[in-house]
Amino acid sequence: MLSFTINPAIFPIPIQAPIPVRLRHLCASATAENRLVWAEQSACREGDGKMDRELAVAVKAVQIACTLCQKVQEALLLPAGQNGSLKTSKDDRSPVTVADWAVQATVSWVLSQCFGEEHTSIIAEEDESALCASESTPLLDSVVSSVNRCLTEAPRYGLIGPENELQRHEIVELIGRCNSQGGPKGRFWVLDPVDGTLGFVRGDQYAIALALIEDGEVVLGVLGCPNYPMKKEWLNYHQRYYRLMSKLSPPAFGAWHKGCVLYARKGGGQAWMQPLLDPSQVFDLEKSARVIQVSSVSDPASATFCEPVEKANSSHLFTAGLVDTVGVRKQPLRVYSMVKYAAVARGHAEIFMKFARAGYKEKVWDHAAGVVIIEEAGGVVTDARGSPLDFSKGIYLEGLDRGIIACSGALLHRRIIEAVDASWDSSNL
Ligand SMILES: Nc1ncnc2c1ncn2[C@@H]1O[C@H](COP(=O)(O)OS(=O)(=O)O)[C@@H](OP(=O)(O)O)[C@H]1O
Ligand SMILES: [Mg+2]
Ligand SMILES: [Mg+2]
Ligand SMILES: [Mg+2]
Repeated sequence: MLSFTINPAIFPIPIQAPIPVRLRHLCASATAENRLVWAEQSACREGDGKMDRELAVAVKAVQIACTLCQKVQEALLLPAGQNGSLKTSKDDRSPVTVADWAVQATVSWVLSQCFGEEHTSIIAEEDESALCASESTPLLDSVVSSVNRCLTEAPRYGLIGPENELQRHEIVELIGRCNSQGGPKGRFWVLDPVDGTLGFVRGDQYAIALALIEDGEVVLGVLGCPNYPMKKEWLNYHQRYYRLMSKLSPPAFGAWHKGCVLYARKGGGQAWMQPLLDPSQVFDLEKSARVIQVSSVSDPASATFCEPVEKANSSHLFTAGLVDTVGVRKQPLRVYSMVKYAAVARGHAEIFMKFARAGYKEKVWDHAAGVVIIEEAGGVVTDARGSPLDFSKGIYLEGLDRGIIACSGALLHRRIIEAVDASWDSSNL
Protein backbone atom coordinates (compact mmCIF):
# COMPACT_ATOMS: atom_id res chain seq x y z
CA MET A 1 0.00 0.00 0.00
CA LEU A 2 1.40 3.39 -0.80
CA SER A 3 0.75 6.44 1.24
CA PHE A 4 0.94 9.95 -0.07
CA THR A 5 0.21 13.51 0.80
CA ILE A 6 -1.68 15.78 -1.50
CA ASN A 7 -0.36 19.22 -2.33
CA PRO A 8 -1.25 21.26 0.79
CA ALA A 9 -1.81 24.28 -1.41
CA ILE A 10 -4.84 22.54 -2.83
CA PHE A 11 -5.81 20.32 0.05
CA PRO A 12 -5.36 22.11 3.36
CA ILE A 13 -5.20 18.84 5.22
CA PRO A 14 -2.32 16.53 4.30
CA ILE A 15 -3.97 13.19 3.87
CA GLN A 16 -1.64 10.40 4.86
CA ALA A 17 -3.75 7.39 4.09
CA PRO A 18 -2.86 3.95 2.81
CA ILE A 19 -4.50 4.16 -0.58
CA PRO A 20 -4.13 1.25 -2.98
CA VAL A 21 -2.86 2.81 -6.17
CA ARG A 22 -5.85 1.70 -8.25
CA LEU A 23 -8.25 3.48 -5.93
CA ARG A 24 -6.72 6.82 -6.67
CA HIS A 25 -7.20 8.81 -9.84
CA LEU A 26 -10.62 9.92 -8.92
CA CYS A 27 -10.85 13.20 -10.50
CA ALA A 28 -8.06 15.35 -11.82
CA SER A 29 -7.82 18.70 -13.40
CA ALA A 30 -4.83 20.54 -14.85
CA THR A 31 -3.89 23.28 -12.44
CA ALA A 32 -2.04 26.49 -13.32
CA GLU A 33 1.29 24.65 -13.01
CA ASN A 34 -0.25 22.02 -15.28
CA ARG A 35 0.15 19.50 -12.44
CA LEU A 36 -2.47 16.87 -12.05
CA VAL A 37 -4.03 16.96 -8.67
CA TRP A 38 -5.31 13.59 -7.64
CA ALA A 39 -8.13 13.46 -5.19
CA GLU A 40 -7.89 10.29 -3.18
CA GLN A 41 -10.72 7.90 -3.81
CA SER A 42 -11.62 7.45 -0.15
CA ALA A 43 -15.24 6.64 -0.75
CA CYS A 44 -15.06 3.03 -1.57
CA ARG A 45 -13.11 0.01 -0.52
CA GLU A 46 -10.98 -2.52 -2.28
CA GLY A 47 -12.83 -3.42 -5.43
CA ASP A 48 -12.39 -5.05 -8.75
CA GLY A 49 -11.65 -1.70 -10.33
CA LYS A 50 -15.00 -1.64 -12.15
CA MET A 51 -17.23 1.17 -10.87
CA ASP A 52 -14.77 2.16 -8.11
CA ARG A 53 -14.19 5.52 -9.74
CA GLU A 54 -17.89 6.19 -10.40
CA LEU A 55 -18.79 5.14 -6.86
CA ALA A 56 -16.09 7.30 -5.30
CA VAL A 57 -17.21 10.38 -7.24
CA ALA A 58 -20.87 9.69 -6.47
CA VAL A 59 -20.21 9.35 -2.72
CA LYS A 60 -18.26 12.59 -2.63
CA ALA A 61 -20.93 14.39 -4.66
CA VAL A 62 -23.61 13.22 -2.21
CA GLN A 63 -21.46 14.13 0.80
CA ILE A 64 -21.02 17.69 -0.45
CA ALA A 65 -24.75 17.85 -1.32
CA CYS A 66 -25.64 16.82 2.25
CA THR A 67 -23.77 19.83 3.60
CA LEU A 68 -25.53 22.12 1.15
CA CYS A 69 -28.94 20.77 2.21
CA GLN A 70 -28.20 21.11 5.90
CA LYS A 71 -27.44 24.79 5.41
CA VAL A 72 -30.62 25.40 3.40
CA GLN A 73 -32.80 23.42 5.82
CA GLU A 74 -31.48 25.43 8.77
CA ALA A 75 -32.29 28.65 6.89
CA LEU A 76 -35.75 27.33 5.99
CA LEU A 77 -36.48 26.72 9.66
CA LEU A 78 -35.68 30.31 10.62
CA PRO A 79 -38.73 32.40 11.54
CA ALA A 80 -40.68 33.43 8.45
CA GLY A 81 -39.28 36.56 6.91
CA GLN A 82 -35.74 35.70 7.89
CA ASN A 83 -35.40 32.89 5.42
CA GLY A 84 -35.87 34.86 2.24
CA SER A 85 -37.03 33.13 -0.90
CA LEU A 86 -35.98 29.54 -0.44
CA LYS A 87 -38.98 27.53 -1.62
CA THR A 88 -41.91 27.47 -3.98
CA SER A 89 -44.24 24.86 -5.43
CA LYS A 90 -44.39 23.32 -8.88
CA ASP A 91 -47.33 22.91 -11.27
CA ASP A 92 -48.25 19.64 -9.53
CA ARG A 93 -48.34 21.60 -6.28
CA SER A 94 -45.43 19.60 -4.88
CA PRO A 95 -42.80 21.68 -3.03
CA VAL A 96 -39.44 22.54 -4.50
CA THR A 97 -36.70 24.48 -2.71
CA VAL A 98 -33.37 26.16 -3.34
CA ALA A 99 -31.80 22.90 -2.15
CA ASP A 100 -33.50 20.77 -4.82
CA TRP A 101 -32.13 22.99 -7.61
CA ALA A 102 -28.76 23.68 -5.96
CA VAL A 103 -28.03 20.00 -5.35
CA GLN A 104 -28.99 19.18 -8.94
CA ALA A 105 -26.64 21.88 -10.27
CA THR A 106 -23.81 20.82 -7.93
CA VAL A 107 -24.04 17.10 -8.73
CA SER A 108 -24.38 17.90 -12.44
CA TRP A 109 -21.19 19.99 -12.20
CA VAL A 110 -19.20 17.35 -10.28
CA LEU A 111 -20.17 14.50 -12.62
CA SER A 112 -19.45 16.55 -15.74
CA GLN A 113 -16.07 17.66 -14.35
CA CYS A 114 -15.06 14.14 -13.41
CA PHE A 115 -16.37 12.21 -16.40
CA GLY A 116 -16.66 14.84 -19.12
CA GLU A 117 -19.90 16.54 -20.11
CA GLU A 118 -20.15 14.56 -23.32
CA HIS A 119 -20.01 11.26 -21.38
CA THR A 120 -22.46 12.26 -18.68
CA SER A 121 -26.21 11.67 -19.08
CA ILE A 122 -28.35 12.51 -16.08
CA ILE A 123 -32.01 11.79 -15.32
CA ALA A 124 -33.09 14.08 -12.49
CA GLU A 125 -36.30 15.26 -10.93
CA GLU A 126 -36.02 19.00 -11.29
CA ASP A 127 -35.94 21.23 -14.37
CA GLU A 128 -34.95 24.85 -14.75
CA SER A 129 -38.29 26.20 -16.06
CA ALA A 130 -39.64 27.52 -12.75
CA LEU A 131 -36.29 29.19 -12.06
CA CYS A 132 -36.24 31.11 -15.31
CA ALA A 133 -39.43 33.07 -14.71
CA SER A 134 -38.51 36.71 -14.01
CA GLU A 135 -40.23 36.67 -10.63
CA SER A 136 -37.93 33.79 -9.67
CA THR A 137 -34.76 35.87 -9.78
CA PRO A 138 -34.40 35.99 -5.95
CA LEU A 139 -34.84 32.22 -5.91
CA LEU A 140 -32.25 31.77 -8.66
CA ASP A 141 -29.82 34.04 -6.82
CA SER A 142 -30.26 31.90 -3.69
CA VAL A 143 -29.52 28.79 -5.77
CA VAL A 144 -26.40 30.41 -7.28
CA SER A 145 -25.02 31.45 -3.89
CA SER A 146 -25.77 28.02 -2.37
CA VAL A 147 -23.92 26.22 -5.17
CA ASN A 148 -20.89 28.52 -5.11
CA ARG A 149 -20.65 28.42 -1.31
CA CYS A 150 -20.81 24.63 -1.45
CA LEU A 151 -18.23 24.24 -4.22
CA THR A 152 -15.68 26.39 -2.38
CA GLU A 153 -15.57 23.46 0.08
CA ALA A 154 -14.94 20.92 -2.73
CA PRO A 155 -11.30 20.20 -1.79
CA ARG A 156 -12.43 19.00 1.66
CA TYR A 157 -14.39 16.31 -0.14
CA GLY A 158 -11.53 15.32 -2.42
CA LEU A 159 -13.05 17.21 -5.32
CA ILE A 160 -11.80 20.14 -7.35
CA GLY A 161 -13.94 23.26 -7.26
CA PRO A 162 -14.46 25.69 -10.17
CA GLU A 163 -11.72 28.27 -10.72
CA ASN A 164 -14.32 31.05 -10.76
CA GLU A 165 -17.77 31.35 -9.24
CA LEU A 166 -20.46 29.84 -11.43
CA GLN A 167 -22.81 32.41 -12.96
CA ARG A 168 -26.62 32.29 -13.18
CA HIS A 169 -26.68 31.07 -16.78
CA GLU A 170 -24.15 28.32 -15.96
CA ILE A 171 -26.25 27.12 -13.01
CA VAL A 172 -29.44 27.12 -15.10
CA GLU A 173 -27.62 25.15 -17.81
CA LEU A 174 -26.30 22.60 -15.28
CA ILE A 175 -29.85 22.00 -13.99
CA GLY A 176 -31.39 21.89 -17.48
CA ARG A 177 -28.74 19.43 -18.70
CA CYS A 178 -30.20 16.74 -16.40
CA ASN A 179 -32.92 15.92 -18.92
CA SER A 180 -31.99 12.46 -20.11
CA GLN A 181 -35.00 10.18 -20.66
CA GLY A 182 -33.13 6.95 -19.84
CA GLY A 183 -33.98 3.68 -21.54
CA PRO A 184 -32.78 0.09 -22.05
CA LYS A 185 -29.31 0.85 -23.41
CA GLY A 186 -26.57 3.17 -22.23
CA ARG A 187 -25.45 4.78 -18.96
CA PHE A 188 -27.60 7.22 -17.04
CA TRP A 189 -26.99 8.86 -13.71
CA VAL A 190 -30.28 9.08 -11.79
CA LEU A 191 -30.65 11.89 -9.26
CA ASP A 192 -33.32 12.90 -6.81
CA PRO A 193 -31.63 16.01 -5.43
CA VAL A 194 -33.94 16.16 -2.45
CA ASP A 195 -36.23 13.19 -1.96
CA GLY A 196 -38.94 13.90 0.56
CA THR A 197 -39.00 17.64 -0.03
CA LEU A 198 -42.10 17.71 2.16
CA GLY A 199 -40.06 16.28 5.02
CA PHE A 200 -37.21 18.66 4.15
CA VAL A 201 -39.34 21.81 4.44
CA ARG A 202 -40.82 20.45 7.69
CA GLY A 203 -37.36 20.02 9.24
CA ASP A 204 -37.73 16.24 9.14
CA GLN A 205 -36.26 13.36 7.16
CA TYR A 206 -35.14 13.67 3.53
CA ALA A 207 -32.52 12.08 1.31
CA ILE A 208 -30.17 12.88 -1.57
CA ALA A 209 -30.34 9.91 -3.94
CA LEU A 210 -27.81 9.30 -6.73
CA ALA A 211 -27.60 6.08 -8.75
CA LEU A 212 -26.05 4.88 -11.99
CA ILE A 213 -28.07 2.76 -14.43
CA GLU A 214 -26.23 0.85 -17.13
CA ASP A 215 -28.19 -0.99 -19.84
CA GLY A 216 -31.30 -0.97 -17.67
CA GLU A 217 -29.61 -2.24 -14.49
CA VAL A 218 -28.88 -0.14 -11.40
CA VAL A 219 -25.13 -0.69 -11.01
CA LEU A 220 -24.48 1.61 -8.06
CA GLY A 221 -26.39 3.72 -5.58
CA VAL A 222 -25.62 6.38 -2.97
CA LEU A 223 -28.10 7.68 -0.39
CA GLY A 224 -27.32 10.73 1.69
CA CYS A 225 -29.47 10.95 4.85
CA PRO A 226 -28.37 14.08 6.71
CA ASN A 227 -31.08 13.85 9.38
CA TYR A 228 -30.82 10.14 10.04
CA PRO A 229 -31.22 10.00 13.84
CA MET A 230 -28.89 8.52 16.40
CA LYS A 231 -31.69 6.29 17.66
CA LYS A 232 -33.81 4.42 15.11
CA GLU A 233 -36.93 5.12 17.20
CA TRP A 234 -36.44 8.82 16.46
CA LEU A 235 -37.02 8.18 12.76
CA ASN A 236 -40.62 8.75 13.73
CA TYR A 237 -39.70 11.69 15.88
CA HIS A 238 -41.83 14.34 14.26
CA GLN A 239 -44.93 12.18 14.28
CA ARG A 240 -47.51 13.41 16.83
CA TYR A 241 -48.44 9.98 18.10
CA TYR A 242 -44.81 9.04 18.71
CA ARG A 243 -44.30 12.06 20.93
CA LEU A 244 -47.46 11.26 22.84
CA MET A 245 -46.46 7.63 23.24
CA SER A 246 -42.82 8.21 23.93
CA LYS A 247 -43.19 11.02 26.48
CA LEU A 248 -39.66 12.02 25.38
CA SER A 249 -39.01 15.72 25.66
CA PRO A 250 -38.13 16.90 22.18
CA PRO A 251 -34.29 17.01 21.94
CA ALA A 252 -32.80 20.25 20.71
CA PHE A 253 -32.85 20.39 16.92
CA GLY A 254 -29.58 19.13 15.54
CA ALA A 255 -28.77 17.25 18.73
CA TRP A 256 -30.72 14.17 17.77
CA HIS A 257 -29.55 13.36 14.30
CA LYS A 258 -26.30 11.83 13.24
CA GLY A 259 -26.67 11.64 9.50
CA CYS A 260 -25.07 9.09 7.20
CA VAL A 261 -24.21 8.32 3.59
CA LEU A 262 -24.97 4.79 2.40
CA TYR A 263 -23.55 3.32 -0.80
CA ALA A 264 -23.21 0.07 -2.70
CA ARG A 265 -22.13 -1.29 -6.03
CA LYS A 266 -24.20 -4.06 -7.67
CA GLY A 267 -22.50 -7.39 -7.18
CA GLY A 268 -20.11 -5.93 -4.59
CA GLY A 269 -21.73 -8.17 -1.99
CA GLN A 270 -21.74 -5.46 0.65
CA ALA A 271 -23.33 -2.12 1.42
CA TRP A 272 -21.35 0.56 3.22
CA MET A 273 -22.05 3.55 5.43
CA GLN A 274 -19.97 6.66 6.06
CA PRO A 275 -20.76 9.39 8.58
CA LEU A 276 -21.49 12.82 7.16
CA LEU A 277 -18.28 14.70 6.51
CA ASP A 278 -18.23 17.40 9.16
CA PRO A 279 -16.05 20.17 7.67
CA SER A 280 -14.99 21.21 11.16
CA GLN A 281 -13.51 17.76 11.81
CA VAL A 282 -10.49 16.12 10.29
CA PHE A 283 -11.12 12.44 9.85
CA ASP A 284 -10.49 9.89 7.20
CA LEU A 285 -13.79 8.91 5.59
CA GLU A 286 -12.23 5.71 4.38
CA LYS A 287 -11.40 4.53 7.88
CA SER A 288 -14.81 5.60 9.23
CA ALA A 289 -16.78 3.64 6.62
CA ARG A 290 -18.35 0.43 7.83
CA VAL A 291 -20.41 -2.43 6.38
CA ILE A 292 -24.17 -2.37 6.98
CA GLN A 293 -26.54 -5.32 6.84
CA VAL A 294 -30.27 -5.88 6.87
CA SER A 295 -31.87 -7.25 10.01
CA SER A 296 -31.92 -10.99 10.66
CA VAL A 297 -35.39 -10.78 12.23
CA SER A 298 -37.86 -12.95 10.31
CA ASP A 299 -40.63 -13.28 12.92
CA PRO A 300 -43.39 -10.85 11.85
CA ALA A 301 -44.33 -10.26 15.50
CA SER A 302 -40.88 -8.71 16.05
CA ALA A 303 -40.68 -6.94 12.69
CA THR A 304 -40.83 -3.18 12.10
CA PHE A 305 -42.34 -1.85 8.91
CA CYS A 306 -42.00 1.60 7.47
CA GLU A 307 -44.11 3.47 4.97
CA PRO A 308 -44.57 6.98 3.56
CA VAL A 309 -45.90 9.67 5.87
CA GLU A 310 -48.49 11.00 3.43
CA LYS A 311 -51.44 8.69 2.98
CA ALA A 312 -51.93 10.38 -0.39
CA ASN A 313 -48.66 8.75 -1.42
CA SER A 314 -49.39 5.27 -0.09
CA SER A 315 -52.50 3.55 1.30
CA HIS A 316 -52.08 3.27 5.07
CA LEU A 317 -55.34 1.34 5.21
CA PHE A 318 -54.16 -1.35 2.81
CA THR A 319 -50.81 -1.80 4.54
CA ALA A 320 -52.54 -1.97 7.94
CA GLY A 321 -54.59 -4.88 6.63
CA LEU A 322 -51.51 -6.57 5.19
CA VAL A 323 -49.44 -6.37 8.36
CA ASP A 324 -52.37 -7.62 10.41
CA THR A 325 -52.67 -10.65 8.12
CA VAL A 326 -48.92 -11.29 8.24
CA GLY A 327 -48.76 -10.86 12.04
CA VAL A 328 -46.70 -7.68 12.34
CA ARG A 329 -47.54 -6.20 15.70
CA LYS A 330 -45.45 -3.03 15.97
CA GLN A 331 -46.79 0.39 15.01
CA PRO A 332 -45.52 1.53 11.56
CA LEU A 333 -42.54 3.84 11.22
CA ARG A 334 -43.88 6.64 9.02
CA VAL A 335 -40.86 8.34 7.51
CA TYR A 336 -40.39 10.84 4.70
CA SER A 337 -38.22 9.96 1.69
CA MET A 338 -35.88 7.12 0.78
CA VAL A 339 -34.65 7.17 4.36
CA LYS A 340 -37.08 4.26 4.57
CA TYR A 341 -34.75 2.30 2.25
CA ALA A 342 -31.85 3.33 4.49
CA ALA A 343 -33.68 2.09 7.59
CA VAL A 344 -34.12 -1.38 6.04
CA ALA A 345 -30.52 -1.49 4.75
CA ARG A 346 -29.19 -0.57 8.21
CA GLY A 347 -31.34 -3.22 9.92
CA HIS A 348 -33.51 -0.65 11.70
CA ALA A 349 -36.65 -1.90 9.96
CA GLU A 350 -37.45 -5.19 8.29
CA ILE A 351 -40.11 -4.02 5.82
CA PHE A 352 -40.79 -0.98 3.62
CA MET A 353 -44.03 -0.91 1.65
CA LYS A 354 -45.54 1.70 -0.66
CA PHE A 355 -48.90 1.29 -2.40
CA ALA A 356 -49.56 4.45 -4.41
CA ARG A 357 -53.04 5.09 -5.74
CA ALA A 358 -53.97 3.60 -9.11
CA GLY A 359 -52.56 5.57 -12.01
CA TYR A 360 -49.60 7.06 -10.12
CA LYS A 361 -46.36 6.27 -11.97
CA GLU A 362 -43.33 5.77 -9.74
CA LYS A 363 -40.19 7.57 -10.93
CA VAL A 364 -36.83 5.84 -11.18
CA TRP A 365 -35.16 8.57 -9.09
CA ASP A 366 -37.42 7.81 -6.11
CA HIS A 367 -36.14 4.20 -5.86
CA ALA A 368 -32.95 3.34 -7.83
CA ALA A 369 -30.35 4.13 -5.17
CA GLY A 370 -32.35 2.53 -2.36
CA VAL A 371 -32.96 -0.70 -4.24
CA VAL A 372 -29.29 -1.53 -4.94
CA ILE A 373 -28.25 -0.58 -1.38
CA ILE A 374 -30.85 -2.87 0.22
CA GLU A 375 -30.00 -5.71 -2.19
CA GLU A 376 -26.26 -5.48 -1.48
CA ALA A 377 -27.00 -5.25 2.26
CA GLY A 378 -28.74 -8.64 1.93
CA GLY A 379 -32.37 -7.65 1.42
CA VAL A 380 -34.87 -7.96 -1.39
CA VAL A 381 -36.95 -5.37 -3.28
CA THR A 382 -39.74 -6.23 -5.73
CA ASP A 383 -43.12 -5.05 -6.85
CA ALA A 384 -46.15 -6.48 -5.06
CA ARG A 385 -46.29 -9.47 -7.36
CA GLY A 386 -42.68 -10.35 -6.61
CA SER A 387 -41.07 -9.06 -9.82
CA PRO A 388 -37.89 -6.96 -9.75
CA LEU A 389 -38.39 -3.24 -10.41
CA ASP A 390 -37.70 -2.41 -14.07
CA PHE A 391 -35.31 0.53 -14.52
CA SER A 392 -34.92 0.06 -18.26
CA LYS A 393 -38.04 1.83 -19.46
CA GLY A 394 -37.07 5.50 -19.04
CA ILE A 395 -37.98 7.81 -16.18
CA TYR A 396 -40.85 5.70 -14.86
CA LEU A 397 -40.97 2.24 -13.29
CA GLU A 398 -43.18 0.96 -16.08
CA GLY A 399 -45.06 -2.26 -15.49
CA LEU A 400 -44.86 -1.91 -11.73
CA ASP A 401 -47.49 -4.24 -10.37
CA ARG A 402 -49.49 -2.68 -7.57
CA GLY A 403 -46.85 -1.52 -5.14
CA ILE A 404 -43.29 -1.79 -3.84
CA ILE A 405 -42.18 -4.21 -1.14
CA ALA A 406 -38.67 -4.10 0.34
CA CYS A 407 -37.76 -6.70 2.97
CA SER A 408 -34.77 -7.74 5.02
CA GLY A 409 -35.32 -11.39 4.05
CA ALA A 410 -37.10 -13.84 1.77
CA LEU A 411 -39.40 -15.32 4.44
CA LEU A 412 -41.04 -12.03 5.40
CA HIS A 413 -41.09 -11.00 1.74
CA ARG A 414 -42.95 -14.14 0.72
CA ARG A 415 -45.52 -13.75 3.49
CA ILE A 416 -46.28 -10.18 2.43
CA ILE A 417 -46.59 -11.12 -1.25
CA GLU A 418 -49.07 -13.88 -0.23
CA ALA A 419 -51.01 -11.38 1.90
CA VAL A 420 -51.20 -8.95 -1.05
CA ASP A 421 -52.46 -11.73 -3.31
CA ALA A 422 -55.12 -12.67 -0.79
CA SER A 423 -56.42 -9.15 -0.26
CA TRP A 424 -55.81 -7.27 -3.50
CA ASP A 425 -59.21 -7.92 -5.08
CA SER A 426 -61.00 -6.56 -2.02
CA SER A 427 -58.82 -3.45 -1.96
CA ASN A 428 -59.90 -0.45 -3.99
CA LEU A 429 -56.37 0.46 -5.06
N1 LIG B 1 -49.34 11.02 -5.02
C1 LIG B 1 -48.18 10.40 -4.88
N2 LIG B 1 -48.13 9.07 -4.79
C2 LIG B 1 -46.93 8.45 -4.62
N3 LIG B 1 -45.73 9.10 -4.53
C3 LIG B 1 -45.79 10.42 -4.67
C4 LIG B 1 -46.97 11.12 -4.82
N4 LIG B 1 -46.68 12.43 -4.90
C5 LIG B 1 -45.35 12.52 -4.79
N5 LIG B 1 -44.82 11.32 -4.67
C6 LIG B 1 -43.40 11.01 -4.64
O1 LIG B 1 -43.08 10.47 -3.41
C7 LIG B 1 -41.88 11.06 -2.96
C8 LIG B 1 -41.94 11.17 -1.53
O2 LIG B 1 -42.01 9.87 -1.12
P1 LIG B 1 -42.11 9.63 0.39
O3 LIG B 1 -41.94 8.21 0.65
O4 LIG B 1 -41.25 10.64 1.07
O5 LIG B 1 -43.62 10.02 0.65
S1 LIG B 1 -44.03 10.76 1.96
O6 LIG B 1 -43.59 12.17 1.74
O7 LIG B 1 -43.26 10.08 3.07
O8 LIG B 1 -45.46 10.56 2.07
C9 LIG B 1 -41.81 12.41 -3.55
O9 LIG B 1 -40.47 12.65 -3.81
P2 LIG B 1 -39.90 14.15 -3.74
O10 LIG B 1 -40.74 14.93 -4.72
O11 LIG B 1 -38.50 13.97 -4.20
O12 LIG B 1 -40.06 14.61 -2.35
C10 LIG B 1 -42.61 12.27 -4.81
O13 LIG B 1 -41.78 12.11 -5.92
MG1 LIG C 1 -40.45 16.48 -5.69
MG1 LIG D 1 -38.42 11.87 -4.66
MG1 LIG E 1 -37.16 15.16 -5.05
